[in-house]
Amino acid sequence: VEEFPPSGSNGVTLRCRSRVKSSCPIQSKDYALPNSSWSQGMMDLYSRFLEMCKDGTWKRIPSYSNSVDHIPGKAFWESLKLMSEKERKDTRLFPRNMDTEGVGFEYAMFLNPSEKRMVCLFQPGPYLEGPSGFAHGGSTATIIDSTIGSCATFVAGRVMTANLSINYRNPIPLGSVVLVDSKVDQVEGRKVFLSCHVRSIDGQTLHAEATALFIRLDSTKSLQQQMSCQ
Ligand SMILES: CCCCCCCCCC(=O)SCCNC(=O)CCNC(=O)[C@H](O)C(C)(C)COP(=O)(O)OP(=O)(O)OC[C@H]1O[C@@H](n2cnc3c(N)ncnc32)[C@H](O)[C@@H]1OP(=O)(O)O
Repeated sequence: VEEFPPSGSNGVTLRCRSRVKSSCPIQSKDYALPNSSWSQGMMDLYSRFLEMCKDGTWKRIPSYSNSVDHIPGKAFWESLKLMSEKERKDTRLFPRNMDTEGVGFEYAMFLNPSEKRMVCLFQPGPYLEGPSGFAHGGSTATIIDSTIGSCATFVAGRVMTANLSINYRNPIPLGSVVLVDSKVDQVEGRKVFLSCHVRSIDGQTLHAEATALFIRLDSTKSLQQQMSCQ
């Protein structure tokens, strides 16, 4: 199954992170692969999407624990000294900050480039509880922001969320599996407008719907430079 970006591209090949300088390339862990905490429903859905990847319509998106590892052409940015120390340091991507499998955000994303669409299979674990037995609204916002943000990133490049509006329609049971389905509706200059629906696997329950505005960052400046200008 083809991956996007392809394995071994700059987006996924890392240099060793250690105090001892080394240039040996290492592959960072891909968290969007099945683990023992995934329910049968999650596995079935994942297999279904993998099938749809076979003709190239959909692409499986790897997922790492640090946002820098996702930046396409990371080596290019580094070579121009446009990637700051702050961006390089050992931070963790918020939805990938729990080491124990199954307790937090379990998810895998698939991109349909021609439809400018990103779908995320999401299984919220027990540490995401809000109302008893159900996912916290902030965790739902997080997975929506991540899915929409990834969609905007793959379509438009480096972006930041400027606005995210969510209507919560039905609570999401912890341990269930939902589909977070997002797409780019419009691009106007630096503005990327997206929409998203969160539904149960059978499509019968609408859990949430959202709209978002992302702003494309000036590609000639690093994120750090842009933020320090404000
Ligand atoms: C593959 C892995 C990817 C991982 C995905 C993870 C996704 C996670 C995404 C996030 O959570 S990002 C973190 C949350 N977001 C922020 O912290 C953003 C904080 N805000 C900012 O940094 C700046 O406001 C921002 C970069 C969004 C825009 O600042 P700029 O100085 O670049 O743009 P500017 O203010 O000049 O606005 C550009 C245009 O957008 C418009 N605009 C900006 N913010 C807006 C807003 N909030 N609502 C409506 N319009 C807005 C603005 O009016 C203007 O329109 P016009 O060109 O027509 O004049």
